[in-house]
Amino acid sequence: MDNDEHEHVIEVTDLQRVYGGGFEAVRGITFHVDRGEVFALLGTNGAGKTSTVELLEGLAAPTGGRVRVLGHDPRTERAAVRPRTGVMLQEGGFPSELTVAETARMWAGCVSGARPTGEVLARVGLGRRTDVRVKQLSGGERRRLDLALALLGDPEVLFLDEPTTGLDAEGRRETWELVRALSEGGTTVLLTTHYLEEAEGLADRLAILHEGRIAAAGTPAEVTAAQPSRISFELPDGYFLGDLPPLAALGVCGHEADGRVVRLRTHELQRTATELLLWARRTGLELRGLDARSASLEEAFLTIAREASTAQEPTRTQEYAA
Ligand SMILES: Nc1ncnc2c1ncn2[C@@H]1O[C@H](COP(=O)(O)OP(=O)(O)OP(=O)(O)O)[C@@H](O)[C@H]1O
Repeated sequence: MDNDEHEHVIEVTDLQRVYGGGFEAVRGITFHVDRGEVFALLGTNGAGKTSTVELLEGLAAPTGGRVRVLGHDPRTERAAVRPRTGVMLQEGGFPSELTVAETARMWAGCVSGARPTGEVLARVGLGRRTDVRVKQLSGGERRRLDLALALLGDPEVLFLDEPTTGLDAEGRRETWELVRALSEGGTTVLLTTHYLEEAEGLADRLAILHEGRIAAAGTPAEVTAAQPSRISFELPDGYFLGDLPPLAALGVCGHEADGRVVRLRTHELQRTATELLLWARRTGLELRGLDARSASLEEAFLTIAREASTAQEPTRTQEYAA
């Protein structure tokens, strides 16, 4: 679909950020996020995620390039952008003596058209913790409070910087459901995360940053598509790797054996798995521990981070659009 048919709620063009000492944290990145999309910024530590998000939030001026949020410059036209955006920073930094309800009311006082605080606190699972002082909250509950405050103004655009750090598995799942519901309701979400399964399960599109540049971008499926799938199984006693049909004929592009466990890599998962199972049936074998799976975003991420680290020449900045 032509990009011009979408409304680009966030537009980033050749964005650069150089810190005082001359360090280039963001080195010319370009991407856009459409209305109702969940877009994830991934990256190794120090890749430039927070440096980028701060520019999108208008908290700092870019050294070069351009940012538009809802068609405005988030720094110089702050009054037009800020009431329509919700921001969840990595560290909320709220007065720890106030209760959850007092904190929410205080924050609501700064937001025009704020939602009822009780409703928003319930939405993030803090409905029963309203009288607890912030200093008594667990790390995960503080993240939920941060999220509640970001949602108070019923924002059109939500910036979430590592929203589920510190949350247990249940809390993470609940946050994902909430983000999905917001996105289905038309909220545009840009999130940074270290959890690859979070990006895989939540993001419509994502970009992997490495050393201030976009190393890969697209839908999770597009980013993982270049990586081989894996099949592993245990060879029965008395059988060896050489007893399998020629691996190249099975479409295998790489393999390793660890004792009796064999791991195959293939770009043709269905063909390789079918040929392997037909061979097992012909030979009358049961392949114990058989496991066949497509590449995960984690594998793609690790490969990209490794390749980008060893690349001699920086990749050219491009528009990455699904
Ligand atoms: N105020 C600053 N002055 C100088 N360098 C900075 C400053 N803030 C961040 N940096 C550097 O810029 C780079 C990018 O940092 P940033 O926090 O944007 O990365 P990140 O991708 O969010 O990392 P993390 O995943 O660890 O949070 C890092 O090398 C960091 O040390």
